[in-house]
Amino acid sequence: MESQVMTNPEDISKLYRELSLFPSLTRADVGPVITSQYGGKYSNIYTEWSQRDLERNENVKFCRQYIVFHDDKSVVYSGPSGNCTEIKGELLSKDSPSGDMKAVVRESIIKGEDKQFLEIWSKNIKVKSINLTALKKHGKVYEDDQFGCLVWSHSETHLLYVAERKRLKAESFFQSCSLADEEEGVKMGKEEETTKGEQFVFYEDWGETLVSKSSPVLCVLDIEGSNVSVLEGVPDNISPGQAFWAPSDTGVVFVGWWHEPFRLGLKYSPNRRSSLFYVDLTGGQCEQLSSGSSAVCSPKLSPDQCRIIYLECAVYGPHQQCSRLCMYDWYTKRTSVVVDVVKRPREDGFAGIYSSSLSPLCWSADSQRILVSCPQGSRKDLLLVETTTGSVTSLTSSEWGHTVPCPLVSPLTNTVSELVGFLPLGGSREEVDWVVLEDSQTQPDIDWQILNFTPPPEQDNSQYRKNIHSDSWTFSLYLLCLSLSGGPHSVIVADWLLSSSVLCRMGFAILLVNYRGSIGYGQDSISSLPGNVGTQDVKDVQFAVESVLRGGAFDEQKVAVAGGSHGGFVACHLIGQYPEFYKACVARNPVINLASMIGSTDIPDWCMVEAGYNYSTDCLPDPAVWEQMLNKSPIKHVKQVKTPVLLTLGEDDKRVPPKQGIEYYRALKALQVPVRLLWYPGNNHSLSKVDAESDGFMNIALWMTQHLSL
Ligand SMILES: CC(=O)N[C@@H](C)C(=O)N[C@@H](C)C(=O)O
Repeated sequence: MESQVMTNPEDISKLYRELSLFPSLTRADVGPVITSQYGGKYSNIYTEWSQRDLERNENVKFCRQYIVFHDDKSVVYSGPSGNCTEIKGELLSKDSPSGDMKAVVRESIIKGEDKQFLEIWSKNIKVKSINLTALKKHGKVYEDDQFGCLVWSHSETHLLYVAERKRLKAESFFQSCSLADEEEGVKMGKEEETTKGEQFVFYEDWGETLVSKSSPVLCVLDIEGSNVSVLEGVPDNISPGQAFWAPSDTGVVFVGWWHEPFRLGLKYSPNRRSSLFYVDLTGGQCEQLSSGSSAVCSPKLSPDQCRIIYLECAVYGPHQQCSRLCMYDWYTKRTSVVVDVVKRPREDGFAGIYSSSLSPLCWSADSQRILVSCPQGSRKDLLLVETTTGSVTSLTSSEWGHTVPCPLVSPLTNTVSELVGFLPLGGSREEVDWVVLEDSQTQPDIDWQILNFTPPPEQDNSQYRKNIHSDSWTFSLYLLCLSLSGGPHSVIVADWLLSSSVLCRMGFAILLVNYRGSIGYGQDSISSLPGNVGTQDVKDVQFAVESVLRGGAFDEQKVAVAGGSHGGFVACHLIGQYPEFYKACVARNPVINLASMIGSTDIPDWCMVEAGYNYSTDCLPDPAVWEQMLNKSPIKHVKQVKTPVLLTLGEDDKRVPPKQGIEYYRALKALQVPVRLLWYPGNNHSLSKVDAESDGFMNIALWMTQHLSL
């Protein structure tokens, strides 16, 4: 078979540059309905996007707005209002419910120092700019998705946000401060409370991507008086986040994560013990609103302010699981399960809810239905849930029925195009009439399909027997490159993926495999993997690859494998367990040895659970458990490896510390297997900084062309 793959680095980088121009949507807000002076009704849609800027070596953020005229049933006219504008320095921003004002948390470097400001904009004027850093009421404002929020009170007089608890300035016992300095401080009114002997105290953090976040506090700005206060009443053993104003602004509702006896990583880990809480603003009393024996997230108040919808799953166990959609009634104080865990996909195709974040716009305007965006198998879906009956319908799949009431504009995007549609009125069986806001740009020469495989009987998992399939999708061209999902409880959905697209345009065919254990296929599929990692996942992938190769479209001598994290774990297993099969391997921050990882990762529970054990915070090292962990790890098979390996490691990875990759590197070096290690300072687990990502891609592409002898 003659190779038609692009091999020239100049051509490859040109292609990468071209495709990296596609932005991805990061936020979409729908403003209130406005009636124009001519009686027409319209809403503004605000969107934020992120785009790689290779010249500036950063991801740039920009916004684009649209205007949508409607008649309460359908879109009459829609179009962009103005051009894109780059957003700089904004950490958080939020329009007030009436749309009259906007709040912005901004970071600015002044005389070399980072300062944070809270700004209030009204019409065309910045009416307030409060220097939060100078106020010294708290540390840095949280801008992350885990804890962070910026919420207007219903009255539009107060703002709620989360920040790091204020720490006293730590000094050495031997600090000498000159009298002149002290006098100067007093004169300037700048004396700062200090504490001695605390300079080197260790502060736990919440792990990967949340490294400087330790003790969050809830903060309230009284806009009129420009006064910031830190809310009291939150229990000391709880870290609060995802907060919002309770009905009538009487207090604040938030998610509280227990941080005793110690904090564990939260990223990709919605399985941490947590509860809904309410703290009363007048008395400072704190009430627990959910059981406290589960993990909850993403509470959202209904527009009629009567109910709170949120997601719930079990504590520990697989990190991502099928969620329960729960509802708390503010007035009866009763909680109900609206959608329960789904063990196997239902006859109509519904496979359960897999999400750790509900959209801020998830409620329909009639406070009866919830929109949930989540994978169903290897497709992204938008589900509509009837809260009174728990019925679920897909808004994107034509096979499902549609029952949805009430006008609500809800943006749905597929990265390079945006859609807007109205939910039909109550009881109607009409379908949503989607209107394209911005034309999508299709990729030439890329073709894809979803393939389903049923594992052969000998690879069946007796406990979770039938109906477990591994789906995959492939771009069908000339040579086969295998790319694996991580987690292991995550999923690759049919979506825009930069690196896969460039590889396809270079001439590779990519097979992206969702092995059993991936989310989106029912809880049974997830539960089938813990205890079987290194065998079930590995065999599933090998089965999928061999099935595709049997079709005869690809050269069996030119198959490469790539994966990150647990995907890297599977990739390194494959080259150890099938030594002649793969001609090149690439692993991003791979898990190499569960036994050595448990002592250094931010998620030690993950190592235990995936090796097949229950986790508790007081479990002590046990030689039998360590032996099992080692037996299930890729390092166990390293002596068989012949495939050249490219390792890409992030120096600041807290999830799978780079020492894991180094352990493999040393073993391969000792065995004289070709290995190349790329070390990215300032990068964490995702290696997603623009220079790391682009350099990583070029090296991966060239590693493959070199070792597949193209
Ligand atoms: C829960 C978790 O983070 N597991 C890691 C070992 C992992 O595989 N992460 C995936 C999601 C990744 O691609 O980084």
